[in-house]
Amino acid sequence: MTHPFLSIRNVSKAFGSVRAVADLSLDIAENEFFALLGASGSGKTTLLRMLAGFEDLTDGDILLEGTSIAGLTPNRRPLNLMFQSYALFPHMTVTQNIAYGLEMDRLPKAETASRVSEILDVIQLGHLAKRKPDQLSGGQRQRVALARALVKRPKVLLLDEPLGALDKKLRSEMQLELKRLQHEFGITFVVVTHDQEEALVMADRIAIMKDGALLQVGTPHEIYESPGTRFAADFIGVMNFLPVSRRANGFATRDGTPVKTDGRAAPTGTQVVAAIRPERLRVGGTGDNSLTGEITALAYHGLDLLVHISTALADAPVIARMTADEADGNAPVVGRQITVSWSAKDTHIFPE
Ligand SMILES: Nc1ncnc2c1ncn2[C@@H]1O[C@H](COP(=O)(O)OP(=O)(O)OP(=O)(O)O)[C@@H](O)[C@H]1O
Repeated sequence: MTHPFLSIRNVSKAFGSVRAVADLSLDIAENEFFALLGASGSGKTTLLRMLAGFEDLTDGDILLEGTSIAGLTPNRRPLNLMFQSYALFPHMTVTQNIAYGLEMDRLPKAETASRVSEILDVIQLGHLAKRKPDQLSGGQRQRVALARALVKRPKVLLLDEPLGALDKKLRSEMQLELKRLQHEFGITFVVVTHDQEEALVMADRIAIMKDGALLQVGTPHEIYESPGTRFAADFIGVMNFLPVSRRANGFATRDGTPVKTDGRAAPTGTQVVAAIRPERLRVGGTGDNSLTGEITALAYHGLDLLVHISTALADAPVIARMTADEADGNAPVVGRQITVSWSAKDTHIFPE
């Protein structure tokens, strides 16, 4: 019988009366880049710490390749946790920092030296091997911390907000770097992040956590294109919500215009919302659904332009995303009227 690689089974964690993780089950495959995504307090770090062995389980079990690891101390687990703060030793050089864990494991000196030099190559920091952490940039320190975790060749690397301390540009570079390293080493990564964009870029699969439970698990594409709940739809990317009411044969906006939807089973209730991504709105009224409103703001993002449209159909502005070409062709101006349309298949219905 084949076992899931890493299996989290009905795991709960209570801190007094707070249920940080509540009866959570999840299987993670070997070599998977898995992201735990959720708002602050949703239980991500607690779950990661239970995987690493820094937190006991109140209930449930964790199995690696079919064997329970729940009773093992952190250093006996073939999982390695990389802390948010990196926790490099300030008085040690890059080489010494990376070698430290192997020396603690009493690996032969020659093996330690060859493993350290190999990993310095991979993270491209060989030229800085003799520097101390305070002589490195934030991104370089981050690489050293990664190297220190990877050099021990854990079966699973657990990363808690690994890029949290980096600025935006470095962050997006390191997202790709992390993916490269994961691929190169063939190690399973479980990454905690509250940054949905980061999870979409890096992960093979994402689990959205809320109140200690899993709301949805899927590939970035599945989660973005087919969010299972209004919360997930709102949490990942930008989403427009139009209040709609149920009619005998479909749905209608506040002004009574019929709304054509993707046809998936709609929630019960007379008042629901239609959700549409900004990039699915096109200028002009030729789609299955359309709306007209006044442009209230333009937010330029380089690659695209977000056009805020005030309409009687929703309390919040509807946001349409234009590519540079569309923006050039349409020259949107604040204060002008605009009509946008979208297709039925891009219209998801959620409970209000
Ligand atoms: N040691 C602790 N004692 C008591 N309550 C705790 C402890 N650790 C976490 N909690 C509580 O458990 C819940 C989940 O916390 P956790 O740190 O796992 O969330 P998180 O999703 O990682 O949040 P963040 O993104 O802010 O780190 C929160 O309500 C938190 O206050």
